[in-house]
Amino acid sequence: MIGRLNHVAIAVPDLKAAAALYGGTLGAKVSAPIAQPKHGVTVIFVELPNTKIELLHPLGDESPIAGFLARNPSGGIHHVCYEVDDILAARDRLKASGARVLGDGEPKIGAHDKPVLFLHPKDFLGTLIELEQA
Ligand SMILES: CC[C@H](C(=O)O)C(=O)SCCNC(=O)CCNC(=O)[C@H](O)C(C)(C)COP(=O)(O)OP(=O)(O)OC[C@H]1O[C@@H](n2cnc3c(N)ncnc32)[C@H](O)[C@@H]1OP(=O)(O)O
Ligand SMILES: [Co+2]
Repeated sequence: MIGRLNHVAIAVPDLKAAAALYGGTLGAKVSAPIAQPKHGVTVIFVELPNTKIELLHPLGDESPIAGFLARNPSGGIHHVCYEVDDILAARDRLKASGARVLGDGEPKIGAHDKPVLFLHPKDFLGTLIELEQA
């Protein structure tokens, strides 16, 4: 069911400093900051030959990553995103297996203008999983 690794997301306390680290020290191609108010984050994409890194910083008072950063003030890997061919079929199969789909269970449009869903980290080895429709 899961396919390509679409991205690994890192929650960061300082987006500008994180972009300088990836774009300068690590010599990667980084995007400008992109506000994603519907997701409560500002994102910078780091383009790699085989996948992407998403640098995330909270946006607004209701950011879903604020708690994570409070627990991990230096930042940390926040989630991994796998591609699926059919996100609704994947959702239904996962729900039938007892996995918790976060939110109202309906896919939302993510940062790559594709439908995305999130699965509870406690059901997947302490790892927050995002599924993105390929
Ligand atoms: C712009 C879109 C972009 C894209 O398209 O790629 C994005 O990726 S947007 C990314 C931001 N959006 C989300 O993350 C949505 C899904 N996330 C959530 O709904 C919350 O973050 C949630 C429910 C996973 C965690 O919420 P909260 O931090 O408030 O903590 P809880 O007390 O509810 O956590 C319960 C339990 O889970 C542990 N936890 C929390 N976050 C993570 C994590 N990222 N990785 C691993 N574990 C996590 C937390 O420590 C609690 O554990 P416990 O042992 O019970 O203390
Ligand atoms: Co993501």
